[in-house]
Amino acid sequence: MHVNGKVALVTGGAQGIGRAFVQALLGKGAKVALLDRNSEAGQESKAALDEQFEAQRTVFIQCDVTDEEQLKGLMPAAFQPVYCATKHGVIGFTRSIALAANMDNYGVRLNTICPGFVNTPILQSIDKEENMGQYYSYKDEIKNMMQFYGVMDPSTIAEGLITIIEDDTLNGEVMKITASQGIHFQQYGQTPFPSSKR
Ligand SMILES: NC(=O)C1=CN([C@@H]2O[C@H](COP(=O)(O)OP(=O)(O)OC[C@H]3O[C@@H](n4cnc5c(N)ncnc54)[C@H](O)[C@@H]3O)[C@@H](O)[C@H]2O)C=CC1
Ligand SMILES: CCCCCC(=O)/C=C/C=C\C/C=C\C/C=C\CCCC(=O)O
Repeated sequence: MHVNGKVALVTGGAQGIGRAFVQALLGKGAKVALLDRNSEAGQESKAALDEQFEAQRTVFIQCDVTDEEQLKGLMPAAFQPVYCATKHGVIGFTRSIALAANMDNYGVRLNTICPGFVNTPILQSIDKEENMGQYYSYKDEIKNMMQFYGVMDPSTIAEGLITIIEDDTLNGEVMKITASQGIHFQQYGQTPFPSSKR
């Protein structure tokens, strides 16, 4: 399905990978609603995007997407989304993939993207104990891994997202994106539903 003229909703769209998704979707002609709890980053992103794309093609909505109450009635009618680019954390990986089989009957596809390290603001959190918690002691190992495996540009992950959106046959897929192998699909032998494409 082509993105041009459609409306997409991107959670965590103010910065990092989400921000790259927004940029790619706008580049393909979509309108985009950015949802993010960080008001300052969201407003900055919207302002920067408005210099590149028509201002009416984006809307920034400040909210915590894990809070159902905050989501109710948020979306202006002109921005009821067709695509939703998000992370699977809220409902969980296994359930997300299992749900894809059922949702296909309603014209909804559900795929997941698993990237290696990506150059976004989150990487700055490695040096902050308050962000890393129990994993703080592994910070040097994580840095070594980043050096070993490489760190990708967010636009590479956005390319994967566009592939998933534009190829209607992809459903229930696990797209891995690594610096060494680029965009590729993880094969699982025992998924409980038939995959339409590998
Ligand atoms: N950067 C990396 O190397 C990788 C990141 N990931 C995952 O991808 C996702 C995005 O990562 P990055 O762009 O790097 O992170 P980031 O921290 O740079 O950006 C995340 C954005 O999501 C927003 N956000 C977080 N929780 C929210 C909530 N409950 N409601 C609304 N907005 C919320 C933040 O305000 C921020 O603008 C994260 O789940 C991360 O764990 C996965 C693989 C690698
Ligand atoms: C802990 C700070 C970094 C936080 C990044 C994040 O939020 C989530 C990252 C999740 C996955 C990336 C981590 C590890 C990737 C490890 C290896 C990639 C393998 C690449 C390859 O070429 O095989």
